[in-house]
Amino acid sequence: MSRPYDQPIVDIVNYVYHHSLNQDDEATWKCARTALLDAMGCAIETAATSTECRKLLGPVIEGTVVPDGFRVPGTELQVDPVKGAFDLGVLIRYLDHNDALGGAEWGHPSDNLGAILPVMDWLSRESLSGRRVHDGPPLTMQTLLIALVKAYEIQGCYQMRNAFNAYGIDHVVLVKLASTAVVCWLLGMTDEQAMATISHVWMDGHPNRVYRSGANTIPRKGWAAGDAARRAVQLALLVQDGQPGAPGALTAQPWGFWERTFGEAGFLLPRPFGSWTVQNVLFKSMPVEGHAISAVEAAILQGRRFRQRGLSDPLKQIQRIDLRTTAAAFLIVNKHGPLHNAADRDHCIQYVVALAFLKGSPPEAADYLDKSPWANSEELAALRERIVVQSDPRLTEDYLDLDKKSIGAGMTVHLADGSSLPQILIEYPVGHARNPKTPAAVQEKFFQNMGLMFSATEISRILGAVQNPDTLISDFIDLFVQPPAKARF
Ligand SMILES: C[C@H](C(=O)O)[C@@](O)(CC(=O)O)C(=O)O
Repeated sequence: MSRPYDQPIVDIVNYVYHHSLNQDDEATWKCARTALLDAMGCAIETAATSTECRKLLGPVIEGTVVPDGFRVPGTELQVDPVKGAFDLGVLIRYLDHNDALGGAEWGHPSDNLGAILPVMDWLSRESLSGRRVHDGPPLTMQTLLIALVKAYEIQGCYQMRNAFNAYGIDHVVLVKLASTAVVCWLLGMTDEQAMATISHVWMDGHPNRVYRSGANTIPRKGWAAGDAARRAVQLALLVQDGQPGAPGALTAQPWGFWERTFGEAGFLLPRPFGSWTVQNVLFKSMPVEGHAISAVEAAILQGRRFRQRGLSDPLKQIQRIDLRTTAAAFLIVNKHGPLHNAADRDHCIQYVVALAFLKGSPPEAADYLDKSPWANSEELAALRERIVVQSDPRLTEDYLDLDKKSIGAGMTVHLADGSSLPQILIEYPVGHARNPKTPAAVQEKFFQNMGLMFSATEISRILGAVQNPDTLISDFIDLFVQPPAKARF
């Protein structure tokens, strides 16, 4: 190596290439298998229910045949690994139902599977057909779980203290970073090549998060992670084919990434890379923006209390709803004015709270669609206007505290007769690692999602494959292949 790469680049490569995860740490592997199954369930849910998303899938030129290509779960499609990363990333992420993690930055660690699985599946098929001699790690379930834990960890550690959003950069930059690192390893690239590829990540243009916020929230927020996964695979393949990297991509003056963003101090990491993130993700029990889930739980409970009091007309009987929440929720999903599309609705805390209060149960993906009765309900629109959202310093502190990592919201309903339904505070919603109801809820979600396309026997085959460390990834992916499903909506 002629010039040394910037230290954060070296650290990531050392972790991915030379840090051994403890094979006996069953807690980590159990979480990794759960995360994998949850993400695959989300992909199947999207494939089975979202006609809007299915339009984004498949080869650029219809009918293209890719020998040994990645077989896109929940479909009959077979595509190259770059488009495959986009397609799987989109399927996992589109309905905002996949796992999430908050910090100074936030995001969805399972987005990385969008890159990991297509690359492993394609490599596995190419090796089997003899088209390629693979000299990376074995293309098995065990390797997949290692790649998953490491990608989660890179993304998670970076998220904790580095607010990319403060520079307008979308959090999928971390999907690009983490996916790139593990994909290089999976491809059997050298350390030096992996560093070169990561330097390309920092030199890359990064999407501006405007598509997730305010009146500009559009479906791109559902494909941005797929785009990042795609780019990770593409950059790795470019470097594998001989492209060099730029060792000072972060620190160079005046054009390095830090000079334009975080400054000389660079990135802050809360702890050395290990296997913390995979054990601390928030599994989404409902397709709701992560920071709004506690508020939805509180709304369901308050709605129940409201009805138990014999009240039935929210517009006549509710004067105001006060909602305290984290600064992140306030920044991301506090929204007034017209809502233009499904993405816009699932990123509006007032919409999901009013919906849950009126409906008495959690939002479902169909409740966000333009044609949903809720999207057109005057009652919901009027109740939404009565919800006053405030950023709460203590909830924000606890959200950023790595020993607490709560994701809280408190809701008080002020009634027209001057009385109130006292605050309900939810700090650890179902899906949070600390909530005892989480394992059962994640399991139920998986069976529900998979049941949209697969029989009980097929589902138990998938569960068996995940338990076996030697399962070949192409055999695993074959278990998810389906002809086009009849779209539900
Ligand atoms: C991480 C978030 C989520 O839980 O859904 C987020 O809403 C964050 C954001 O918009 O920045 C997301 O859509 O990725």
